[in-house]
Amino acid sequence: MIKVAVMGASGRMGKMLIEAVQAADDCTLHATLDKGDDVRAGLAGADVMIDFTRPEATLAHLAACADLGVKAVVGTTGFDEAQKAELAKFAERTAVVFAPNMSVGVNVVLKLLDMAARALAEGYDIEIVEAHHRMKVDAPSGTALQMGQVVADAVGRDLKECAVYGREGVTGTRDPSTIGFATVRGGDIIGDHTVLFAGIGERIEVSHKATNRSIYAQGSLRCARFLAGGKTTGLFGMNDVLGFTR
Ligand SMILES: NC(=O)C1=CN([C@@H]2O[C@H](COP(=O)(O)OP(=O)(O)OC[C@H]3O[C@@H](n4cnc5c(N)ncnc54)[C@H](OP(=O)(O)O)[C@@H]3O)[C@@H](O)[C@H]2O)C=CC1
Ligand SMILES: O=C(O)C1=N[C@H](C(=O)O)C[C@H](O)C1
Repeated sequence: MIKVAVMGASGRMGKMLIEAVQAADDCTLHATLDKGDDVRAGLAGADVMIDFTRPEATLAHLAACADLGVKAVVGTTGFDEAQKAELAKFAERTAVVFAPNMSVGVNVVLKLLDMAARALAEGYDIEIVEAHHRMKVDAPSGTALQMGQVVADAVGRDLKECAVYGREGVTGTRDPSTIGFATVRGGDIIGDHTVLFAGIGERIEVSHKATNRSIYAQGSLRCARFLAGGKTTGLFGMNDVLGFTR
């Protein structure tokens, strides 16, 4: 049995994770932790922590995991570059899977995007549109940013230089080397992502629409099984978990 500690237990994902762990034959709920609880006491003795909270909280939880030898699945988004570097340092002391989207479907879409972007590198304008519920606090979504990274790598551009996050006023005509991001927030949208390749005479749209948060919880359990199966240190992504080689 994999002993799982769920952080942010009262959150949207926390609740889904508790249900998923309780329903899994090979996992047991070791602890459920909320803001204000004793993190070290809760994590002591756990095999894997699953964390969908906020970047500052995740880093504090990872510090405890590294000290206690607890492996970690991190789904939290909204990390800045310095925070990502801090997370990577903890992965030198314990095994961590870090992915902005744990859904198998989204990770298949990332592969499709790599293929599409290589074929459509010239003559097609690339725009990424994401929509989420009104309670989401970070933008663009971690998934949209990862899609941008995959596409930028595929077409040989530096995302930091070519990303355009929203447009307003007299913008001038579109620079073909840019990758645009647009964010929609409203209601209870669980998570929609579309990458648009707009050419002359045609446009190609690659989309994923989530209809239930259980996809993220089930993906997280796959990550927990991957870590529990012998990983001790290192930073992993869904490519490693799902066995995608390229
Ligand atoms: N990788 C993936 O597949 C997915 C990633 N996400 C990401 O997961 C994160 C959480 O999403 P969601 O569940 O919707 O958010 P919620 O706001 O519903 O839940 C976040 C939880 O974290 C807790 N929390 C916040 N700050 C702290 C803190 N400083 N210490 C301890 N706990 C804290 C919150 O407690 P309180 O309410 O008391 O503040 C809450 O219980 C987001 O970054 C989101 O983008 C979401 C879905 C899928
Ligand atoms: O906050 C959410 O809800 C989600 N966040 C993740 C992200 O930022 O990409 C994953 C998913 O889209 C749901």
